[in-house]
Amino acid sequence: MATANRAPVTLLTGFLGSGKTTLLNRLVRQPSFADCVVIVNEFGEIGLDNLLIEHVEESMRILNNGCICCTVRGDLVDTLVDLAQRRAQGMLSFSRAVIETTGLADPAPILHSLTVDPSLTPDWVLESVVTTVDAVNGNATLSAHSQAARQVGVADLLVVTKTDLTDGATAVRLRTRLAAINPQAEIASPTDNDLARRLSETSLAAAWRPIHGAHHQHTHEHDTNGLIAHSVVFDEPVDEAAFLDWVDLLAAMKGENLLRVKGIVAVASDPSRPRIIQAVQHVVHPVTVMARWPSEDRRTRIVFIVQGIDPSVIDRTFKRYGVGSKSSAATA
Ligand SMILES: Nc1nc2c(ncn2[C@@H]2O[C@H](COP(=O)(O)OP(=O)(O)OP(=O)(O)O)[C@@H](O)[C@H]2O)c(=O)[nH]1
Repeated sequence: MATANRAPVTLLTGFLGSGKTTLLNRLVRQPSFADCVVIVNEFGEIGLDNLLIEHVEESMRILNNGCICCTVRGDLVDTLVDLAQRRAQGMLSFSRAVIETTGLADPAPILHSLTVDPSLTPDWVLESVVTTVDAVNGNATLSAHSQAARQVGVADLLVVTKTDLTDGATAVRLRTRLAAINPQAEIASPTDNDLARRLSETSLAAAWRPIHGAHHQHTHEHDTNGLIAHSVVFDEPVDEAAFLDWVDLLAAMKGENLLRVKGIVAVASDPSRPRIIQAVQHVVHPVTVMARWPSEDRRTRIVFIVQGIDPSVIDRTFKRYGVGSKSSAATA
């Protein structure tokens, strides 16, 4: 088996909205990750992450046909095989890969494929597993979602995000909990200057080995218990103020049920510059304005990942709050 030219793979995981894409955008700006290929998996009918990752399109692969650890695992293997072939034929040049999982993925089966699948091991080598943990929601999320704890458990590096939005004591409590779940992992901050270097030097796969065996009987026991991805499209631009009031209200009233909201929004007052809206449980993050639409599709597209509520409840509120009329909705 030729090992010299194997491309290192970083697996980037972390619960819904914990800051994976933000960290990825930071990483790909670092010299050691500049020529990486990025593979993104999303949960929901509408893929938005590819629009939010600042990376050259030809070095990006999107898997949005389900969750990477279950239905998409074959697609992931096929994608990696295809990338390796293109690289060998000189059609594509990259020195490493980053795989961003969905916030709900169990990373263990992906790690299993990466380390034992004979169609991958000649060309790829697992380098590190990085898990983002949101300092605001992390403690509650770890208690409520077993998947979040598994993501922490397999990490080589834990990156605690959003410490700027919480008090020091909460962050310290979270770090103590993380160290108890996974004492081998390093704990870092997304703003650490040497993060990219540490990532490419972190020693690998040691942390996840203990659960590797257990994972042969991957049961697909996803946290999909009542967890629904609901995607909504509006053809017409919306009123920005009404829209933002509505997101605030929804997060305030239904934050516990609203695990994630992510959307690209056309606003009537400035239709050529889409807004990116993001909410994670009760936290509504500041809106960002994109300089232009990232593709031909200029419709508002929003993905809600909810638990414990009927997504039609959300649909009913659009009209009531004067946001506009949706043109379609799909639930997965
Ligand atoms: N204040 C603050 N906001 C952050 C930080 N990291 C991420 N965010 C914000 O949190 C929101 C979600 O971040 P993403 O990077 O999209 O999270 P994600 O894990 O990729 O989300 P999913 O792919 O939907 O699971 C965005 O609005 C980010 O700008 C941080 O360290 N501080």
